Amino acid sequence: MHPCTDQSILELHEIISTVAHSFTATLSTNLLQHPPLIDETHQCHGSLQAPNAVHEPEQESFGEEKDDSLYPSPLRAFKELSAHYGISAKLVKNILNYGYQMPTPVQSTTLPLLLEGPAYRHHGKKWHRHSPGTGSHLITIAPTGSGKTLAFLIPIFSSLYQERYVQLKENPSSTLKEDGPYAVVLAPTKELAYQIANEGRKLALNTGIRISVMTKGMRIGSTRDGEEAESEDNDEETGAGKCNPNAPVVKSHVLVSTPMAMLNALREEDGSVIDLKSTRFLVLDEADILLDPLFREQTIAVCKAHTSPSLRVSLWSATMSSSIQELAESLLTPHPGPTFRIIIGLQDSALPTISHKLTYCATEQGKLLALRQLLAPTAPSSRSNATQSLRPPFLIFTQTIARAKALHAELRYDIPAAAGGSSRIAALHSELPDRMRSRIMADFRRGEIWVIITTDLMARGLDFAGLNGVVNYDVPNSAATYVHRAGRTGRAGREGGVAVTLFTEADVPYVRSIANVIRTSEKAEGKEVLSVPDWLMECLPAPSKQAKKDLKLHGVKERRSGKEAMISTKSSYDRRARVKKMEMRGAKGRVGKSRALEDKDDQGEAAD
Ligand SMILES: Nc1ncnc2c1ncn2[C@@H]1O[C@H](COP(=O)(O)OP(=O)(O)OP(=O)(O)O)[C@@H](O)[C@H]1O
Repeated sequence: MHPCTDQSILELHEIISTVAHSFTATLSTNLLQHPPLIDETHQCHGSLQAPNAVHEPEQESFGEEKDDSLYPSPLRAFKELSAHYGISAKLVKNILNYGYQMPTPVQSTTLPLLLEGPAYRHHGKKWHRHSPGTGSHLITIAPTGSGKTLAFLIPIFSSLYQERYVQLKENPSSTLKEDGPYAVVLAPTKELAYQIANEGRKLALNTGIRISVMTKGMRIGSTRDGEEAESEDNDEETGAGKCNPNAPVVKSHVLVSTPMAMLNALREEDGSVIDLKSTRFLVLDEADILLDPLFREQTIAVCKAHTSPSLRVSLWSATMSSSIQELAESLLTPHPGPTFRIIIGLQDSALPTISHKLTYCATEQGKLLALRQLLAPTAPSSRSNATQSLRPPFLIFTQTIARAKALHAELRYDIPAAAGGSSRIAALHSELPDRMRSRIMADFRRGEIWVIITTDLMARGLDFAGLNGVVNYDVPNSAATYVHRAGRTGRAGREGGVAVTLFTEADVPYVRSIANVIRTSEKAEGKEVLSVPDWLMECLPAPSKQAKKDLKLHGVKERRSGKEAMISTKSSYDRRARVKKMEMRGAKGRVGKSRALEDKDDQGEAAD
């Protein structure tokens, strides 16, 4: 990594203190309720630097008189967007319609850079004035729920809107160029892609800008002729269809996609990947997972397909290891323009504003008992700090799909019929058909489903405003995964969220790194009583490098597959009898489609 210069550190502190000051001076009602978000800024240990520049502070001289600061001033209020950056009143109105008057720290810091660009850039040992708006690339690491989505969407919409304005001035009957997308946003899951597109639609209101989610079978722009794809207005509706040359062409200005869907759309029949010359903005949301081996090949292929010299790339996440940052920088090398790295708050740390609980359960059976206690509506609420029930809605994370299904089968009837029974609890994983995934997400957002049992599919980016808690039924496979899973609660500085991690004897070697991220963030927050006490830290062994790697790749060994990886309090005799009964009911045609799917889960369980 490139060293942080005194200059950049000074500048950063200046920015941070100005931002913090403006926050305390004129807090919006929304942020007033969430002071921790501000504290994170106060305690920002960060760097704002151009990693591509060779910093030699003593020898530096300025190409011009330096009468300005190195970086643009932070944004203090969304209203400034119009006056300082020429953002259209329509767009500012749409932003204000969200109900936020004040930008969050990540928005405050990154928006000026993305909208205006750095005031100066380093070139050949000299600082040169940078023409405003010239492309800079960004690597941003900021806590979960800190408003990164709006931070990357606003510059895209502003630039698009300005381009449209210029075009309309030249030719009043012209429409925006539709020879391919103007912006592409990559996200690791369909659920997150829909969420981003929905946020974008709120910004796009009355602007004529179109934003779509890339789904199976869609093709891009006018690279080939074809029927235009329907623009999607639905929340989490998914299209399904095979990719073929006659498939509908999506002509939206902003495309949101998983790397695989994008790559499929860019692939010609002969296997080659078409160039996207139209794209000016490429955003990698949850960039560290997109560059993880799981998605790396597809993500890099999509990045390489973007060949415009004016392309501006930005990468965003709450966690990013130094090796991923290096990979990100190498990905940016072919694109002209400086790269900035912005870190808000403590890097890779869990939210200190939520309550973190590590609960030792000894065995798998113990975990099930502990979970049932959390679910029990009669137990005292976790909010009163006594043990132990968790107020819905909440998420339960398991290590594998098979375990999510099995846990669902186990808990399905635990919610009393009077409270809605089995309809209140669902399993969501990638084996479900798209439509069912969308339906579960929509029902959860509407409050009809209270508990979702899921895998790490839902660990990243998803924003449920009222989520009260997260249960790690199975320990996460890395500290970063813990940060993201726990970060589904306590969004936008909201307090009262709970993250419970149940662990058994088999998990003991893996709990220390989770305990560390919790303690570090709480210490930085100045908490006197830490969620993980010293005595527990002393009991937790430090895992070897190999054990950590193994855990990250495959999860805890005992839960990967096979009989011992299953979750149940029922004997196999009971389970088989139950499956038989279900089958008989199915034969009588009394079970609907969703019940049939549940039965399939049971069969899987019985087969194991
Ligand atoms: N300026 C603001 N003031 C108050 N709330 C905001 C502001 N900007 C965004 N939010 C809200 O904060 C919540 C979290 O935002 P967002 O989903 O963008 O977080 P994120 O940083 O991308 O989190 P993650 O790392 O988990 O993906 C959302 O509900 C969003 O509407």
